[in-house]
Amino acid sequence: MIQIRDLSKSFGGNAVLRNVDLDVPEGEVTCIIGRSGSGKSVLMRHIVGLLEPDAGRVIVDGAPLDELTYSELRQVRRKFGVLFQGGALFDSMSARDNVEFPLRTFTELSPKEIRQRADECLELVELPDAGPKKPAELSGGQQKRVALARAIAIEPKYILYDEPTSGLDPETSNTIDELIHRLGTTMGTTSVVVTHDMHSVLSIADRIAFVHEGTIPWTGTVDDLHRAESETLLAFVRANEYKIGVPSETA
Ligand SMILES: Nc1ncnc2c1ncn2[C@@H]1O[C@H](COP(=O)(O)OP(=O)(O)OP(=O)(O)O)[C@@H](O)[C@H]1O
Repeated sequence: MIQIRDLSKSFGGNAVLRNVDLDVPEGEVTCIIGRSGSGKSVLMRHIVGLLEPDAGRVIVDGAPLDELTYSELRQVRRKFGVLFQGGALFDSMSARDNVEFPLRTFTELSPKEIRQRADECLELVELPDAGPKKPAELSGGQQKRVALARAIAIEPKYILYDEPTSGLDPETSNTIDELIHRLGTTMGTTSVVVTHDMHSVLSIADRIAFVHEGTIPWTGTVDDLHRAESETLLAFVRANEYKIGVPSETA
């Protein structure tokens, strides 16, 4: 379980996160929603220890990140797969080499086992033939799926996704959503998904955290969202073209 406690972060006098508390339960999909610039990505980077808070802490499976030695922090980081915005694949490497990279870096697997695992992951994201291709030869949606294959290669306990469906057509977005959901049910993966995409939220979220001006004024389930009264939350949801009260297609 990931626990965020009273976390604050400023950049040059700009208070981006203020006294944030959040629990991410195991085996669930937690969606972090909120307007552009509200602090979602900064929050996500704290979860994986890429940013240090000014105050407060992140606790992963009982381990407060701020109290860990460098090698302990490395151990905790191995529990995470991260899918950054844009995929961030290595352009000069083939899709398979991209997926093999974390396996070579973080595991003791033999070259044969590494290749097998990379092929398994590419199959899981429904790109069994993409292995030899360079990222430039793949579409944006395919690149995201290769990045997802890379993120899941070492079977992380937690996967963090930053805008996994942004810039994708609805069909490809649905494929990504299905994959995120399937990883939870088949591998018990805990997912944290930063997104603006309310359609995606409605199909995959077990829990939603609404970030507003660096705070989290609302958390709840999709059902709770239908009953929510927070004006700032409703304004965000309406702006994202989902009408509360309309039964969701995915319910
Ligand atoms: N390294 C940094 N240095 C200075 N300011 C930063 C840094 N990282 C983020 N910020 C600022 O923090 C604020 C929140 O950024 P963040 O990327 O978390 O927003 P977001 O909610 O993820 O937005 P979006 O939905 O557009 O991705 C922004 O004002 C941003 O400029």
